[in-house]
Amino acid sequence: MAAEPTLITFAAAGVSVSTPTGDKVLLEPTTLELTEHRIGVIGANGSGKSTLARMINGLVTATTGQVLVDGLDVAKQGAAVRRKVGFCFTDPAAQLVMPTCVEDVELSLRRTVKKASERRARALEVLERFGLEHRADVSVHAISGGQRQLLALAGVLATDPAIVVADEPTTLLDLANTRRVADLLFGLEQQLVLVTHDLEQARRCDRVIVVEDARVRFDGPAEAAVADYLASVA
Ligand SMILES: Nc1ncnc2c1ncn2[C@@H]1O[C@H](COP(=O)(O)OP(=O)(O)OP(=O)(O)O)[C@@H](O)[C@H]1O
Repeated sequence: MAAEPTLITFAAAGVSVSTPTGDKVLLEPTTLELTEHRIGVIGANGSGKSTLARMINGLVTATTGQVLVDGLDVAKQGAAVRRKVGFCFTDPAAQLVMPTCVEDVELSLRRTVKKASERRARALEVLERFGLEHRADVSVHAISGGQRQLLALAGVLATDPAIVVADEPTTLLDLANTRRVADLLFGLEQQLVLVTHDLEQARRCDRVIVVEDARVRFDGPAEAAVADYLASVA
C-alpha cells in the first residue's frame, strides 16, 4: 500500500484581498484550513479562484489577515514558503524560460543540485519520468501543447515541493493530454490544490471549495460541492 502523504497545513485567517488602489475586493474575508490530500477549487470565471490559489505561495498578497503554510507566514517568510509550494500555471509559457527542455528542468534544479553534471543527469531522469526524455534537446517551443504542460509540471515537481498548486493546468489541453496530466496530478503523493473548470477532476478531490463573487460559497465533499456549483448556474 502507498505511504500516506505528508500533508502540510495552509491556513488563512480572516484573509481578504483587494486591488492596490482598494477599489475592488478580489477576495472577501476568508478563513480556511486546508489539510486534505487533494483539494479542488471551482467556480465561474472571475470568481476569485486564482486569487485564492496564488495566495498559497505569495503570488498574491493578503490585504488583511494572515496566511500560513506549514506554520510559515507567507508575508514574512515568502522565500521559504515558495520552496515548499510548487505552482503550475494554466499556460506553461508562463514558466518555461530556457531554450531546451532539459535546460528548463535544470533551471528548476539550480538551487538544490549545485554540480552541473549531476544537475543534467537529474534533469534527464525527471524528463524520463514524464515520458519526455526523447525531447531533452528539443526547443520548448517545438514540442506540443500537452508536452509543454507536462514539461512545466516536470520543472515544478523536480524540486519535490511539499504542496502542488495547479491553476487550471488542463484548460489548454485535448482530451488525451487532459487525462494524462490529471492522472499525473492525482497520482502525486504531495498535497494538491487544483483550480479547475473540469468537474470530473473536481469529483476526484477529497474536498472542494466553490468560489463565487470573491467569496467561498460552499466548502465540503466533492459531490456536494459540484451539485452546489451546478445549482448556482442553473
Ligand atoms: N491585479 C488585479 N487588479 C484588478 N483586478 C484583478 C486583479 N487580479 C484579478 N483581478 C480581478 O479579480 C477577479 C478574480 O480574478 P481571478 O483570476 O481570481 O478569477 P478566477 O476565478 O480564477 O477566474 P478564471 O476562471 O477566469 O481564471 C476578476 O474579476 C479579475 O479580473
